Amino acid sequence: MAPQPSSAASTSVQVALRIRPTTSQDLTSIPTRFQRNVITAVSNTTVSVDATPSPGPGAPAAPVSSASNSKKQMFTFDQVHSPDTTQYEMFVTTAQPLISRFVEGFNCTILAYGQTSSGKTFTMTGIDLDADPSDPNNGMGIIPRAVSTIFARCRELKEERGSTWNYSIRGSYIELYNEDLIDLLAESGGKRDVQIREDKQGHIIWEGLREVNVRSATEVMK
Ligand SMILES: Nc1ncnc2c1ncn2[C@@H]1O[C@H](COP(=O)(O)OP(=O)(O)OP(=O)(O)O)[C@@H](O)[C@H]1O
Repeated sequence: MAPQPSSAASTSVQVALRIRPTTSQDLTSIPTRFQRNVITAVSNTTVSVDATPSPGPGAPAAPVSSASNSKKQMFTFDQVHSPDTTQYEMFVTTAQPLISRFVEGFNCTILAYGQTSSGKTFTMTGIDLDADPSDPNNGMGIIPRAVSTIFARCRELKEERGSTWNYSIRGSYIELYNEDLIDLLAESGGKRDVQIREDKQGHIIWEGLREVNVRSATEVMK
């Protein structure tokens, strides 16, 4: 899919909507009378949502297409990705453009948001985690592809700039569970609670968070 035209160039927050395909789990866990697609990508920035209520238990099935009852609403996003969008396309259109800015020192955040089972973990982490992150045909998600691209980009910069430029990469891994922040890389027996605060210049400080030096994408994903 080609990069999307959007307001991206002028705003710092962009929203990309991905519509998850129906899974075999949906077909067995959702009662047949509630199984229907309510959301359709009508362009690469717009979705249509069918807000017509499902029939209640025991109600006769609604006519397949009762236009008079249908309440369609349209919503617009910076990007809309239909159910056949691949993992690679998601990476190329969302995270990849941020990476050159990130390695130049800008702060970048990628956040997955959605109800349970909507595909956050699949999109961010994905499957085939031992595969080649540059292969567009596997199921690797945004995180392994982004980590590998960051290392590749830093290596390229180092070759271009030679001894005048150096880099080091550190990683942290934190879980927000209820109201608590937990350091998932804390040494065993070490302090796991993390406090978040802001200094006078407005920088966010994660107090007590362990940062680990990493030298390769494989090391990060371990
Ligand atoms: N784009 C997709 N293509 C194929 N299968 C998908 C896709 N997105 C999600 N799935 C499948 O749908 C199911 C739910 O996805 P996932 O676990 O990623 O949801 P989640 O938003 O992380 O849920 P939770 O908030 O409950 O952890 C999984 O079986 C996942 O493999």
